[in-house]
Amino acid sequence: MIKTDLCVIGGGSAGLSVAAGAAQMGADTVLVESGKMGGDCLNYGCVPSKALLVAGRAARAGREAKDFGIDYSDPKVNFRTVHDHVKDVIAGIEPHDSVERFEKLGVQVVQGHGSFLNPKQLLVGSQVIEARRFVIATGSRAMTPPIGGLNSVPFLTNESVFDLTDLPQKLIIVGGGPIGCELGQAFRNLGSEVTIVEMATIMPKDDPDLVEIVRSRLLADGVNIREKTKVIAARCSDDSVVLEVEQEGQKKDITGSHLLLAAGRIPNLDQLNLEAAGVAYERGGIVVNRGLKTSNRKIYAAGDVTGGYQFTHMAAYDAGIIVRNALFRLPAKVEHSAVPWVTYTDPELAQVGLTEVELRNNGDQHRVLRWSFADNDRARAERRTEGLIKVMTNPKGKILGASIVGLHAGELVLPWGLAISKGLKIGDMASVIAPYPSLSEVSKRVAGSYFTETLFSDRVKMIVRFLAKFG
Ligand SMILES: Cc1cc2nc3c(=O)[nH]c(=O)nc-3n(C[C@H](O)[C@H](O)[C@H](O)COP(=O)(O)OP(=O)(O)OC[C@H]3O[C@@H](n4cnc5c(N)ncnc54)[C@H](O)[C@@H]3O)c2cc1C
Ligand SMILES: NC(=O)c1ccc[n+]([C@@H]2O[C@H](COP(=O)([O-])OP(=O)(O)OC[C@H]3O[C@@H](n4cnc5c(N)ncnc54)[C@H](O)[C@@H]3O)[C@@H](O)[C@H]2O)c1
Repeated sequence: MIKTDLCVIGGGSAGLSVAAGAAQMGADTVLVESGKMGGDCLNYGCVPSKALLVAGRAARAGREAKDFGIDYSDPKVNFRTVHDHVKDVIAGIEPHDSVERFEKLGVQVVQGHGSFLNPKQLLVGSQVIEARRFVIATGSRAMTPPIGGLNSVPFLTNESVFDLTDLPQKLIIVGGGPIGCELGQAFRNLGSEVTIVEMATIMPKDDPDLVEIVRSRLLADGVNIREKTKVIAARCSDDSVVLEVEQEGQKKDITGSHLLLAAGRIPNLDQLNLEAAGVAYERGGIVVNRGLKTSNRKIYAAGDVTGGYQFTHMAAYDAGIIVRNALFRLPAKVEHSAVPWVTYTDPELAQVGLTEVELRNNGDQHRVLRWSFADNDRARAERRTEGLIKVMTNPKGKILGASIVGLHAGELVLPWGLAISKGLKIGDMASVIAPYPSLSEVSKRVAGSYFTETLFSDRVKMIVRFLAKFG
């Protein structure tokens, strides 16, 4: 039997952050991981998907260079090398999440699947771990949508798609969320024929005006997007996968060489035996309070398994809250007013705080400021004028949310998160000196637009003329 202060179940973004923090602060810590250290983000998520997107962008940059007067002719894609590049990027980060590193930090790593015996004990293989506190950080996996015939059809998920060594010729993606759009664009840029089938509209959690700009780009890239399309059934035909879909009452077949499921996530709760631990859960995940405590107050849950914001940075944020609560008994609580997320399509789409739609639906009084990338000199020099920043304030100018689509939108969103979390007003952003010519100027200019009407009003003109009379 292993006895410990803290036992963390799951070595992904959330679990590793808790374990590293706790061990370095002196807590006796055990980490249980059934698969690969690093979890989804490193092995099957953020890292490989971004590496693939970069490869896709390189292929496209070659094709687009002629706009700048440079002819690289037609770039050739060697997909085996693209695969190796993706795996190499993972391998470069792997040591940071490795058993060796965690053991050096003082964490005892136990490899195997954890299952609760009772509220204080976890069984891993034949080993029993007794802990004063547990953290469940077992993550999520791709949901298999209820589509007739799907079980008899070979399909890819985020766990297998990065193992492909040959470029899929005709890729059908079910789901137009961030995974579907990012991977759809990456494969398209690398030369696949791509069809995204989405039952609602693509990227439904984001501002529709901004999504429209991403949609236009995907369509221009040649991605087939079928929105408001229901998948009725799936079947195999020769070497192909056939999806029977229904769009606006019309049935039709979509044929592809490969099928990728990106239709949302389900929490990894299997065989955890949560009932024995007294931990309540729902379909979406483990139920937690704002201190990330479960219904068993000595057991916390963090990251994707709680079904909240399913992002690596939020898993790490959860970890910080748990370390403060579990180690220092501080009443730390999650605060979600300035949660950022970025979809790394090209152009990127970034969000922090409230969207315009949320404010409208809440009935909150607000102002929306807009600035187009077409009015930014750097965007012009880059020939990347498709882009828009929208900033939402309350009637007194307090910043409530920012939505940005455009080149490097993901890098532009950070100051807006800071502004929201610190309760800053739009004047604070307007008075910042932004370097010229930078894309950051869109932030300053959109903030400045809040004052345009008052600043250039007849009343101000009158005052200026009046003061001029005094010499
Ligand atoms: C394709 C894709 C792209 C993504 N891109 C981004 C991105 O760009 N930015 C971003 O912020 N987020 C991104 N995400 C989301 C991000 O990967 C997740 O939010 C993050 O990995 C969640 O971390 P986690 O620790 O909660 O879970 P995970 O990383 O899934 O880790 C959970 C770990 O628990 C282990 N485990 C499960 N059950 C048990 C058990 N019973 N016993 C022991 N171990 C167990 C699993 O093996 C796994 O290693 C992406 C996800 C996908 C799928
Ligand atoms: N850049 C990033 O930060 C990033 C990238 C990828 C994933 N992620 C995280 O991973 C999570 C999961 O991503 P995701 O794209 O799988 O999920 P998602 O839940 O965000 O999107 C899934 C999409 O699939 C659609 N869908 C569901 N069932 C369908 C069906 N039967 N037919 C057609 N469409 C269907 C939904 O309407 C939805 O638009 C994200 O919510 C996000 O938290 C983040």
